[in-house]
Amino acid sequence: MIILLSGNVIAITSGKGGVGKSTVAVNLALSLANLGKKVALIDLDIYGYSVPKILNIDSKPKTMNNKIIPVGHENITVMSMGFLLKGNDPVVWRGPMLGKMIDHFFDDVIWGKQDYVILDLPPGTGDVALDLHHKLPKCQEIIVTTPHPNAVHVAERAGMMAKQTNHTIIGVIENMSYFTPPHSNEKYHLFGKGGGSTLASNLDTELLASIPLANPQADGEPSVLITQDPTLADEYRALAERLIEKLTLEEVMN
Ligand SMILES: Nc1ncnc2c1ncn2[C@@H]1O[C@H](COP(=O)(O)OP(=O)(O)OP(=O)(O)O)[C@@H](O)[C@H]1O
Repeated sequence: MIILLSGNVIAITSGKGGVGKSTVAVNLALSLANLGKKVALIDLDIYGYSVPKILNIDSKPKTMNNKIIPVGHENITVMSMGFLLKGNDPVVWRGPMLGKMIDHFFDDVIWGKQDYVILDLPPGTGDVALDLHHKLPKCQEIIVTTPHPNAVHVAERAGMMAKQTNHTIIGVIENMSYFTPPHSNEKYHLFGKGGGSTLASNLDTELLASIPLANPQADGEPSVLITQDPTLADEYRALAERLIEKLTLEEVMN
């Protein structure tokens, strides 16, 4: 099988659901692109896809010579199961069909030359993660957790699996680390403190970023995108810069 993906492939994984893995994947992709990198974002959370909703994308991919042209959004290129379904239809497939869908995303989509390919994985250590380990042995991983010990405990298993399958762990991102009310510098650690650094140390890697809880907008929804919140934009820019620096250094060393 020929894999048409080029560039640094980075899987964003967690363990526990709902820790903000998709939100982190989207913001990281946008931030890398804002630094002038060519970035593709692939939503591999086939059952629980959420990238089209987070980015508010209504358009569908076009096809050319039986290949799919992914959707261009802002300055990134995006593909999601959500683009191939009508409305909010559920995906009711078993494991082997899931594997075929992943092949389809890698083989039948015209990705072009990319600097970074960000993969949003489903939570846990299930079929997709296992398939990925076989299909993309050079894929590197970033593990997302909240500071809460339960999330850390489950995320550690995702990290152990990455290690067992010889995937490199680039680092840990602690999401929802603290809350700072508007017009204040106070940090409130609502879900506990230190989970991200504990996980990083247990997995022999580094804590790449601690992302705060986003403040709610007027409608009560949190403004979780870097385009909505300048504080988040700063945090994610620093994360993207650290990542570029780290991966460039590793390329030079190898
Ligand atoms: N830093 C943050 N501040 C506030 N809300 C956040 C933050 N990060 C994520 N969220 C919110 O938390 C919820 C879960 O986020 P998200 O869907 O990214 O998690 P996930 O780990 O990908 O979940 P799933 O396991 O369902 O794939 C969403 O409503 C999202 O808007």
